[in-house]
Amino acid sequence: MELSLSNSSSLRFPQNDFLSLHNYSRPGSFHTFSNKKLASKSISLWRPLIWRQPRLLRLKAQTSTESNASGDKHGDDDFIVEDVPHLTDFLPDLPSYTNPLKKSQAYAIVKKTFVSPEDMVAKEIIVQKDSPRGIHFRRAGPREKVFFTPEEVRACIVTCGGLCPGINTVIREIVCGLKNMYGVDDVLGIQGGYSGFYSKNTLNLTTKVVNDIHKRGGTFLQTSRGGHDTKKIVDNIQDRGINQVYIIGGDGTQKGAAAIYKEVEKRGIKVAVAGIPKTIDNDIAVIDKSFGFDTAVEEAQRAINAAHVEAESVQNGVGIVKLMGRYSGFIAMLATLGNRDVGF
Ligand SMILES: Nc1ncnc2c1ncn2[C@@H]1O[C@H](COP(=O)(O)OP(=O)(O)O)[C@@H](O)[C@H]1O
Ligand SMILES: O=P(O)(O)OC[C@H]1O[C@](O)(COP(=O)(O)O)[C@@H](O)[C@@H]1O
Repeated sequence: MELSLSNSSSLRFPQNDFLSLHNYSRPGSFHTFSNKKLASKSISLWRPLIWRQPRLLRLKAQTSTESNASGDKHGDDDFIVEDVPHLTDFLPDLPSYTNPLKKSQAYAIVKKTFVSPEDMVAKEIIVQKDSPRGIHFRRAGPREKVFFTPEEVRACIVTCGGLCPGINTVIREIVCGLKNMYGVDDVLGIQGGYSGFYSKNTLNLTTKVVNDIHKRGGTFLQTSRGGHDTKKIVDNIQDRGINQVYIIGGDGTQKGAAAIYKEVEKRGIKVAVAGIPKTIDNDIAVIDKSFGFDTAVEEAQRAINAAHVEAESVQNGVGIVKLMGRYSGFIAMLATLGNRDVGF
């Protein structure tokens, strides 16, 4: 079985690995887009998740005889992987190390701790027997091998764009995960979004500093829109000796993260860039639910309830509630459907 990259280099996957690709199901998706504007927005939103040109891996069955024997009409059809970039794409000789999780007591008893690099998640879960194999994404999760030693890591976290419930929880989990599970000591907080990279000050993020932040709303690191200057940001990353950048934000933020990654690749420096999708509006097409969305729906229902009480208390009363969401109607749709007090 051969996996060939669209740029004509090739990878070989053993047959069993190919079979295992199909054993991972993707959770159901309820995204529907009712107008063209939204549909085009949805595309621009999930692209950044696979920033850089997606490497399209095309999988072909080894021989047509094999596929015919299995009765699979699409035996020769493409198995497409929309891949994420990796440091080893431009630094192929990077040494790798055993994941520190292997030594963690909490993980030692878990049998399947690590995600295989060959694990894929299918874009479509509803298919027909004769459907082409279609698009797949690489599965996220801890790998057996990592490319940094704990001592060499200098990480930073930045939050950009609009607010969303749960951002502080994500910040806390990155800090605690890096420190307690991966043994990393040096984690910085960049304050006020991308423009915080130009400021002199950073926060030293310890587990003590982030201990209670998940109980607060907003972002502990503060956020902003605008102010993205790729070269200046990467200069700053280099000057500070940062080699892991965790970027929490929406579609605009992820475009910025993609630009940072491209600049890092151009400079050939060992800096990992991780984008964490944040949107209160739930308008990222390839994931089922973004963090913070449920809270937004619950809060929206409180506003609807209050308007309903007012409207019912007078003759011919009408309550109007305007909900957030810009081009995306998911908050309005779920709050309305869940509540049943809304006329539509
Ligand atoms: N195409 C882009 N290239 C680089 N940076 C961008 C791009 N679009 C937005 N950004 C930056 O991302 C940050 C957040 O973007 P914004 O669209 O306001 O919010 P969100 O990420 O929540 O959608 C801003 O600092 C902005 O400058
Ligand atoms: O105040 P603004 O800039 O119009 O932004 C409001 C929009 O920002 C959001 O809160 C979140 O948007 P982003 O996550 O894309 O930044 C939307 O729900 C809302 O419609």
